[in-house]
Amino acid sequence: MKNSNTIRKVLSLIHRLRRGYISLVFISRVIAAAQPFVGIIFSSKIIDLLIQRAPASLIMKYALILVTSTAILNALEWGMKAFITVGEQVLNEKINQMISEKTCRIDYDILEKHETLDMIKKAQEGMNSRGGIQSFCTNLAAGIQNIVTIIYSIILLVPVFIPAPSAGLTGIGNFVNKWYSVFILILAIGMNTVMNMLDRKLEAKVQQSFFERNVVWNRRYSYWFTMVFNYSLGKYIRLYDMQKMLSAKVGQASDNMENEFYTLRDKLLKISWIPIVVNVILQFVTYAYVGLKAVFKLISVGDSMKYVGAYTNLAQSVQNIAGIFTELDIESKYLAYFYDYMAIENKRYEGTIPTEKRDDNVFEIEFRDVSFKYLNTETYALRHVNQKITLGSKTAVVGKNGAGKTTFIKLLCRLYEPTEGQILLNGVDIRYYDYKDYAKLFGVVFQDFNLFSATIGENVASSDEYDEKLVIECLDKAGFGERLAKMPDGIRTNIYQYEENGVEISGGEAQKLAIARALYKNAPFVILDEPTSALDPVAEYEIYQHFDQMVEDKTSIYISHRMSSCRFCDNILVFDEGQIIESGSHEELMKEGGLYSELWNAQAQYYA
Ligand SMILES: Nc1ncnc2c1ncn2[C@@H]1O[C@H](COP(=O)(O)OP(=O)(O)OP(=O)(O)O)[C@@H](O)[C@H]1O
Repeated sequence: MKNSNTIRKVLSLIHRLRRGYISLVFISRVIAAAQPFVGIIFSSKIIDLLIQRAPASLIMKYALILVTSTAILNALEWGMKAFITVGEQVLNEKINQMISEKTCRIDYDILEKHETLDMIKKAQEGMNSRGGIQSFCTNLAAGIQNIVTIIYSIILLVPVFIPAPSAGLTGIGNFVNKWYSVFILILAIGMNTVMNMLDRKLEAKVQQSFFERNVVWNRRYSYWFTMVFNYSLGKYIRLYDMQKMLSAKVGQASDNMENEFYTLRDKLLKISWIPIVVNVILQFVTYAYVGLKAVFKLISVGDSMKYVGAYTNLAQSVQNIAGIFTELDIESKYLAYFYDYMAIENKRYEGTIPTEKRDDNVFEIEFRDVSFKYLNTETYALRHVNQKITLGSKTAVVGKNGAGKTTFIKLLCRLYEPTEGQILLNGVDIRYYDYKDYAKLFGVVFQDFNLFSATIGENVASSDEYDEKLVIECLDKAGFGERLAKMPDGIRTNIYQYEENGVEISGGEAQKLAIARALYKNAPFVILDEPTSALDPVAEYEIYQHFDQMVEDKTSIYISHRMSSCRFCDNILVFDEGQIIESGSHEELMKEGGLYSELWNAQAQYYA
């Protein structure tokens, strides 16, 4: 993306997100730019009046004007700055929100890739730190201020270029009184500007390559650093003495970041002397030129102060403008990461067909020769899976670890698309159904069921607005009723310590909440991946006893390593190395004497 294009995009984004912000910045900078000139004009006047021994009342009058106008301009600028600072914060937050919303929408398999995680970090860093929107706004403001300063300076400097009546001046005195002597000053400004631009360009290159290399370390550092503050991990950190490993991980990332910083510092040091030297030359030329005019009495002492002030401001602003353009150029590269991230396109079919809203929940799923490979992997996690899941059936999925059970469910829920083959819902490829509509068909509890530190009601309903009666009903069905009765604020009780008065709940209780969440969704398919692994025997028994009642007429699929819990299912699918190698009822599979009976017997011997 071209940088000017990015700058245009950022400006229109700022305008869209915070109307009036750019105008406010503009006005405040015009005021800020005026301030030094008020000082320059009035103090030079006062100096001349002092030299001419003017009446004290006249000097006081100018001093008063100087102080009052400076105070007014200061107050105006200060008031506007407060609005601008808040505006910058709001802009930052809105942009972070855009990044997080995008992250929620992005294809799940794209999100899982570390390249995407790096990109998210780059987008965040690009927007928030070095090239951030704040610094973009600051530069934008500075650009406006410097342009206004240049205009003020030129207006103030015009008289210095008009030759004064010079009776019999020769040599240098005559030269500095000629209009073309101004080229010395223009040349000095030009040289200063060009050298500064070259220097900034070099710096930009160094900074950019530093950013590119550092973002990976930065992401790793953030990951390990936040792990330290995750209190639920705190128990493992203590019991497994992980502190050393964590410190080493944080240390390794921070050492690498530190080394990158040293490299950056050394490279910058090598180039940063250039503008300093050039600036000294510029200062020398200015003072010599204006000083000579004063020596030859072509201007007054007060005026010479005024012109030096105006010229220094002009030179500084021209130099700043060059720097700002280079800076905006660099920043647009960083800001482009945000646009690159926002431009990532989902590859998954969004689909358009609505899923039929059938009161009878007549849905039939068919896996037709489905094979699947995760991104960036060589081996197939599923191979040639052919299976129908019929209406209202209760299906159990069993198999050894890594056999492909969860992958089977993830594909069914369209978190991934099959590498080969098709999954059909009522005879139509599921990709053609509207994605959001399709997702509504499934109430799923995965092994990593992740609850939020929010109220119980919000966790169950997955929303901050919910039907309280239904939430309580689902919690009851999931076996959480007794615990709920002891909660200080019922379903309005926050869980976990990230919220005020958050209540800690056990692993089993959390699992029950996750089951209640799936039930609240009232989806035609209920899928439970290891639904009872954390439940006590009584709770587990109750869940299975009430399973029929719990899932009512829904089609249910659940994965379990507790073989005894499969007995009540109509159909059991046995997965091995990505394939369904056996299927049937408990009795049929036991008779078959295959992997299922092997797994069953292996577990049964502990209870014998
Ligand atoms: N996101 C992923 N990226 C790459 N490979 C994955 C991913 N998730 C799972 N796998 C691999 O796919 C295979 C099947 O995993 P899956 O989670 O489906 O197994 P499972 O039968 O549910 O195992 P378990 O009983 O341990 O939960 C495993 O070899 C696993 O390492």
